Amino acid sequence: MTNNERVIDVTDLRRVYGDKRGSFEAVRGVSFSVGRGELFALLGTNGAGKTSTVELLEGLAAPAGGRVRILGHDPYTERDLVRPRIGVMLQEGGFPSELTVTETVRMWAGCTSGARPVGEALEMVGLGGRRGTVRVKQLSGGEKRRLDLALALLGRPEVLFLDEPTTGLDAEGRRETWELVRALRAEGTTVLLTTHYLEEAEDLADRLAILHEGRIAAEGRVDEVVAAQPSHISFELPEGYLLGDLPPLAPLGITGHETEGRIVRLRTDELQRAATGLLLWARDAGIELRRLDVRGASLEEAFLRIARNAKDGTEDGTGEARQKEMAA
Ligand SMILES: Nc1ncnc2c1ncn2[C@@H]1O[C@H](COP(=O)(O)OP(=O)(O)OP(=O)(O)O)[C@@H](O)[C@H]1O
Repeated sequence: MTNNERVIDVTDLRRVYGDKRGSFEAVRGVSFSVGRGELFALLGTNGAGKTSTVELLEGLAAPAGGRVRILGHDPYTERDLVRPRIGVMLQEGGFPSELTVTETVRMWAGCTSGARPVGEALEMVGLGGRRGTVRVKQLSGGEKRRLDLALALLGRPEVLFLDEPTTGLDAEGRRETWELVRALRAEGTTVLLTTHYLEEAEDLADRLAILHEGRIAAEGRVDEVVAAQPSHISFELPEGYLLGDLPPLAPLGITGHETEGRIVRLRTDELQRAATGLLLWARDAGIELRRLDVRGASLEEAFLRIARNAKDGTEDGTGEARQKEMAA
């Protein structure tokens, strides 16, 4: 990616929250780039630092360290240059609830140069039917998310920041938002998306990063991140058989195993080879492998492994580490 193509460019970004009682580093050296027209998803467990990172990219706060460039500019110190070219959908919009939907969009359009017509923005997000006298406070949670999105799209942004855009939407609303995001990207809009829905990232993202405790724990195209994870085979050990009666595991490409009662779980990076070897062994021995489950690696697996590491406290920056840090 050349400098010109890097619409979002983040290097060693840090964010520290602090008060009299102490300080906490929520973003701990995050680096990534997003090219023009790309959709980059930022995933992570609760409190991983997604919103803290995105707010720095939007220029809402100054980083404690590192560098952000949006369209070649510093979004905090060069806010005037960046703001008109980006669209921001925050987790909570917080517009006056007494205004009607149309008044809200009109008010926003008044502060936006080259704004789309109010009707067009509302139609884009499926709120065309809520024009007129409907007040913001009468909207459902999902409709309010759509209104947030309409406001983010008003200025025809080159870069769109979507912070959990489909939270609170029903399945149909989610699909409609995905369609819209896909269409915007097809027009060349660069999108940075944070989400808790893995299928959303899997479906939409060109590339993604999984944040954990303020650091990037995995990054790449969806297939790359998934390919780095093992696949699993599990089954019930047949009556009268012991684990040692299975064929040698290593030659089948099986890299690890564990048992829970009579259930055996095998880990492999070569699913086809391992499954074929195991099934041939069972056929030749005349055994039926009950409760057989063959599961390829998935984004969910990648995510859960990272979250599990957090629970085990196998990496620094765990909750305990945070408490110590705050108390220091
Ligand atoms: N204003 C603040 N003051 C102190 N700590 C904060 C503040 N805002 C966020 N944090 C802490 O920073 C860490 C990262 O929070 P952040 O909201 O960025 O995470 P997130 O990944 O967006 O979480 P979620 O998925 O729950 O929205 C958390 O431990 C959070 O408690």
